[in-house]
Amino acid sequence: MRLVVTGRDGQVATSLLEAGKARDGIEVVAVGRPALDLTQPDTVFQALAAARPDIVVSAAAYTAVDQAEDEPDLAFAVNAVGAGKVAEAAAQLGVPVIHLSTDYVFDGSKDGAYVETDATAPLGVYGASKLAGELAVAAANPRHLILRTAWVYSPFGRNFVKTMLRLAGDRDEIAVVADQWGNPTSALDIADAILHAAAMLRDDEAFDGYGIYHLAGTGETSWSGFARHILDTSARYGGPTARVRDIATSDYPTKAKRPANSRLSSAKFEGAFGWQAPEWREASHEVVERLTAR
Ligand SMILES: NC(=O)C1=CN([C@@H]2O[C@H](COP(=O)(O)OP(=O)(O)OC[C@H]3O[C@@H](n4cnc5c(N)ncnc54)[C@H](OP(=O)(O)O)[C@@H]3O)[C@@H](O)[C@H]2O)C=CC1
Ligand SMILES: Cc1cn([C@H]2C[C@H](O)[C@@H](COP(=O)(O)OP(=O)(O)O[C@H]3O[C@@H](C)C(=O)[C@@H](O)[C@H]3O)O2)c(=O)[nH]c1=O
Ligand SMILES: [Mg+2]
Repeated sequence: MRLVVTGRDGQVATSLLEAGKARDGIEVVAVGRPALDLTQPDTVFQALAAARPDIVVSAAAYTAVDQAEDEPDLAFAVNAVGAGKVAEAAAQLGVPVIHLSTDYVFDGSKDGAYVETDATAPLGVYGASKLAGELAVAAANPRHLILRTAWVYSPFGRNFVKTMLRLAGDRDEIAVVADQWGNPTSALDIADAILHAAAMLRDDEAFDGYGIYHLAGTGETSWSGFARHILDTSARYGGPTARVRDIATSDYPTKAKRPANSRLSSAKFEGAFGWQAPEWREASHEVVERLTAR
């Protein structure tokens, strides 16, 4: 089975490439710019057709949350129109699409963890563009899995874990918001879950579970709780460390508003696919260990 993933250097794409190498019977190929450019819809079908997918994984996206507030047209071109084109190309090629979306489609006003049927209400341009992408994907290809994930980190690309390790390299103390809650999710685990789901789509001819799923790390924390765990773990491996000071969202002004609670319930995914993400502390421990290994 051949998975073709969009966005060659992204966290999820790189993690899928790594996971694919370790699995017999699964080949992962990544296509990115300039061959596949989501702002150039004509390149999308060509690049995907040339890569001969059995399943398309749509992981390329405009992910700069604050910058998106200044570039709404680009964010929508990539995350909405571009994502729709990817799903449409998969449909034309007769294959399913697994599309990644985000917890930032919610406004964070719910008390508990969000389920798939909860009302969406993005607070910013990034979340709104990703929500428009979900609708475009669903409209273009009935054989879609839309996986909403959250707070993604990995040894690759840009993410909160790498930011904390970098800041700890030149500060004794880092102030981090303590009033935004969510589920840190390792891209290594997202890759594992995608390969697991892809194998089910391949093996189960009668699969009828297409639709939206939440897929995030097990357990919850705040950004400051996450930061503290990252830097404690780093210290254990002799990596950079710093004290973490709890602050309020109002003490850390950003262009984009972020949800105070974007916890996702992954129960639907667990039930349908029999796969559960590891606890966030263990999962991030592994990534911090890889990043601090010398
Ligand atoms: N990161 C996170 O915390 C979360 C991410 N998600 C979603 O998961 C998915 C994967 O995220 P992640 O791996 O972290 O993303 P990254 O930001 O690590 O990577 C995004 C990739 O998209 C590519 N890309 C951007 N614009 C274009 C374009 N116009 N044409 C082609 N490729 C483009 C980038 O290419 P280049 O390298 O050339 O810039 C990059 O390879 C995304 O859909 C994201 O919205 C959901 C929840 C949380
Ligand atoms: C760097 C830093 C951030 N923060 C805060 C800002 C913000 O509220 C929170 C996280 O900051 P970041 O900018 O790293 O994260 P952010 O870009 O908001 O991350 C989001 O990315 C997109 C792509 C998603 O889909 C989301 O699931 C989520 O992972 O931490 C601090 O309080 N102190 C700091 O030193
Ligand atoms: Mg292999």
